[in-house]
Amino acid sequence: MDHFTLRDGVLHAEDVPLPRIAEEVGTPVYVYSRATLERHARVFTEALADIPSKLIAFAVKSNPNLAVLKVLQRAGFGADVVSGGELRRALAAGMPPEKIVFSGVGKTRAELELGLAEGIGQFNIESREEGRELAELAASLGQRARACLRINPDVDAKTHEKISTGKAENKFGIPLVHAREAYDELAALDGLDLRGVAVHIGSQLGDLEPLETAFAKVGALVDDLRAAGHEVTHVDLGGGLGVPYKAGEQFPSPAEYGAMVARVTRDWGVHLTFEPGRVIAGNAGVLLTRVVRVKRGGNGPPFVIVDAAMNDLARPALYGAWHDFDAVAPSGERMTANIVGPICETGDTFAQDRECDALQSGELAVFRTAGAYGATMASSYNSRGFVAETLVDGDRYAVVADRIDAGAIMDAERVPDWLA
Ligand SMILES: Cc1ncc(COP(=O)(O)O)c(C=O)c1O
Ligand SMILES: N[C@@H](CCCC[NH3+])C(=O)O
Repeated sequence: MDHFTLRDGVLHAEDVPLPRIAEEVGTPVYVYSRATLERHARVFTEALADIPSKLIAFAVKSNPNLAVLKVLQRAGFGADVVSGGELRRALAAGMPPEKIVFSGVGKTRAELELGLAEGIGQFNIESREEGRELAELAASLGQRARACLRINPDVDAKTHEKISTGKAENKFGIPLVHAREAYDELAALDGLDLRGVAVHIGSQLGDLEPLETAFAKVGALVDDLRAAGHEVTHVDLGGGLGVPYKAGEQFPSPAEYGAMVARVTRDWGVHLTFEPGRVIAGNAGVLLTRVVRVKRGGNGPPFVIVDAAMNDLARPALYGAWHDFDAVAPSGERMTANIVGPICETGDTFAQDRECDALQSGELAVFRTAGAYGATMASSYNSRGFVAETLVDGDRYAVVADRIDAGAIMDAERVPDWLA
């Protein structure tokens, strides 16, 4: 459920009519709802009420906007970060360092150093090589880095292949068969306080079964490690819970997920970390856009050309992802259309042969479920600049990221003297 609803024939974000934002800020623009973010945070937290010791670390990659992070920080969330930039954002939003988890297969030396300097709560190590490097850096600073070993359980998450992370052929984590050996080696290093294991098998999961299979493998590994004399106090179960992108689609609820986790982990006796992203932010945002013009199709339906493009919302072009597309002031009439952006490639298509609200030049529309992996994946392709972002709170809203136009981006470039 989200707070984007039709009222008096016009789509509102909470109590703000979307035409007001379009008028005042311009389009395309992302619109996030504070109330939705807070409700999702609450529902997810309540779903884990039976987990005695836990940290919910928001996956910053899904929406790194500072204002969004601030809302979640105030809801008690920490942060799961995957780069120095995300780490700085989490700190800037007031996340306490001990609530920050650093994931990622390619953390650089500088990023490991930054994490150590800031005293973050946990590094999720993805290889022996990374573990050795982190241990050496920490030891040279007289520290012991708190860490978990990310394992690759070889489980098919049954999601899009580009966002599946837990199969043997994926680059993530240490293969389960090598986990014991790697753990033995890394746990013995002075610079590491190796406390447990981490797992994350993919994103936009529509089925709890692969998660349960992966968690069961983690549970067996924890038993093995303990039998070998290791003290295992922490397990990080990652994120991945999917959300509906089409009206009417059914997904496992946070409560069902929480019940499964509670059941599977009941006897583990560990502190659990969760890294949800999409389930918190996805349905808390829309991309508001204006129709530039409607163009007659060749041998298919008309092209509804909107002023948003694949550089603003990459998911349809990248994964063939579906985003519901609705008029802001629907007339009740419907049409079948190809919904496209202005960018010079055919991939800049949001939807083909889509039945949608009838739209004309100048009218406003939204792509729904754009709060996660939306603005954060934007580029400036075609020198279109970076899209603006707004956050609604009741009957007020704020611009929480300025539009960066092509000129400002150009200011960061130069022609060297020897070419002038
Ligand atoms: C390590 C890690 N944690 C958490 C997430 C967040 O995933 P989601 O947005 O699907 O909850 C991801 C992305 O898939 C990830 O790679
Ligand atoms: N970018 C992906 C999700 C990737 C998750 C990253 N771990 C999407 O838009 O669906």
